[in-house]
Amino acid sequence: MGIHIPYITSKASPSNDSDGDSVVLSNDHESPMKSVKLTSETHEIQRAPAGDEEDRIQIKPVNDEDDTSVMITFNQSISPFIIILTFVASISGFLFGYDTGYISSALISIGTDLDNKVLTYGEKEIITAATSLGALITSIFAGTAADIYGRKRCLMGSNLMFVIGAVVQVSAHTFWQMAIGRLVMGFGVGIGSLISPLFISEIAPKMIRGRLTVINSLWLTGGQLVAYGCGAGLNYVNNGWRILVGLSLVPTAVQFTCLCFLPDTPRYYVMKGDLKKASEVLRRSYTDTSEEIIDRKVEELVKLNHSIPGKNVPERVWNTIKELHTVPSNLRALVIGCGLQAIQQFTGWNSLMYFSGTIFETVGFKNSSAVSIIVSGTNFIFTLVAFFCIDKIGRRTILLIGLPGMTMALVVCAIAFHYLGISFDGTSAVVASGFSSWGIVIIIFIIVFAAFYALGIGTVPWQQSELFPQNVRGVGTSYATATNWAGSLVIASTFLTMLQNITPAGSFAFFAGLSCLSVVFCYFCYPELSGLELEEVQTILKDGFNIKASKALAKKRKQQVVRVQQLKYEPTEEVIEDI
Ligand SMILES: O[C@H]1[C@H](O)[C@@H](O)[C@H](O)[C@@H](O)[C@H]1O
Repeated sequence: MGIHIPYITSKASPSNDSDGDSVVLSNDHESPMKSVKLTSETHEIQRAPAGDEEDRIQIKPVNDEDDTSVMITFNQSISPFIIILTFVASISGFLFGYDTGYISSALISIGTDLDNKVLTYGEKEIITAATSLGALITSIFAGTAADIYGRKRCLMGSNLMFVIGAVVQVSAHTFWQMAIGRLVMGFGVGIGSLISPLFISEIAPKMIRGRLTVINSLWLTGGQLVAYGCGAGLNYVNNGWRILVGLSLVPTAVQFTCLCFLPDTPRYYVMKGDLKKASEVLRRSYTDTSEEIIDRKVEELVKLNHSIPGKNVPERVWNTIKELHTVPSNLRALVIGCGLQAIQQFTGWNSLMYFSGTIFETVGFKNSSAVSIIVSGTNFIFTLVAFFCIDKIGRRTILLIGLPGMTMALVVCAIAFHYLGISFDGTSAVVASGFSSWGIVIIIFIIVFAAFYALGIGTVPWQQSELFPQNVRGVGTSYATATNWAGSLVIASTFLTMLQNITPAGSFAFFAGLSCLSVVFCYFCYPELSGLELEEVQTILKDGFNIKASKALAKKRKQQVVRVQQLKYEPTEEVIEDI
């Protein structure tokens, strides 16, 4: 059985030229282990010898953490153990979706159950926003906590928050108790939203890491769909919203129980110096792999662990923050990571997630929760489409299809709301013309909006970890996740007020404007990263956003993957390609 590791060289500055890149693929046909030795000798980008190749950077066939994982995964399918770990970690994605999703119908069915009066728009906003606020707070610290206490323990801690939050809400008879319960639940959501993709990315074989991360998004949007479905079913049940909240305890309990029997990630064990445990997890994950390769992987993780400077945790965190802001490629990664998360929130999707029940009621639909199911169902289905497209078509392309589509749908909604004519009297909305065909136009284009959203900006920002090199990944993704929750908080706490003050037409026009600006941001700042090694991402971001070069490189990498697959079982001397 031959395992072939391609040695790839490419231009130092990808912006220099997009067609002249020469790429060298060589397959070691004597011994796969020889390849391992060669790759592990250096982890860094190296200058090639002077002369013709002066301006080349040798990019190792692997990224900063995975040279052996290329070996390990090359000829191997995903193991059941990795599937179980991914499944259990993504329950956090489900809880994220369920807990942010049920509030839309709960707000309708809560009626006068809290303080014996109908909730005002302001109170509805506080109840909704409390979860985003809680999530914002914990997402800031979750990256660091995961390094100190472990990913698994953080996830278990989030389970505890989910339980406390749910119990406080289920027993709530006052507005404030409900808001506090939502806040505590938010603590759990914030931790889970960061740790789950991080956990998956650390245990996933490199070759399918992107897709496994989208699985978390699938669970997330699936969780929202289930919440809407249950919400619709419990709409007319007395205290139905309490059952809706209580149901969230089921997945929490499942995740907690499973985590009791599962290990943490190999990277975490290496950080804690427990190399035996790290090898054990790797061995269970890569069942066909030799002891020697497992040892190399552990060795490599140890090296990476030492690459974070600092004698103690606070010093290491501080140095990481410094490095995140002072290294130009890291700073660009931060701009992209936070920028995409901000766009995801400020283009208004969650105003629909949180308040679609209220919006559809406003335009005259009786069973508004049922309509909301169609919207979140569209979100789920198009996340599935993104799952298949994200590597094939590319992240940048799906973003540049999704965002203009969203802009168009938002403009149509703004026009339709304008002609529908809505006024507000403090706790409810009055439609001037009664239910009309404009109401149908609004529903249709909200569904179109959902489809374009899920295809691109709903999914791509959660690929954030690929933007950052390993030593700043935790803090970088914490910043990006916190941006997500800050945006979610702003939307949740202002949307209904916005509807009242600048009208629904104005609110949708505002989102359309932001969506249009986002197209410009992505067009100029978001390079194509599909199929690129993490080292290459750093190279791309080194002296600019290098869009043109990134597209050329991504295309080339795709062709190489096909080529290497063709060569898999036919050892060759050396393949030199000029694409
Ligand atoms: O990616 C997710 C997804 O798009 C959800 O539908 C949305 O509610 C979240 O805020 C977002 O982060």
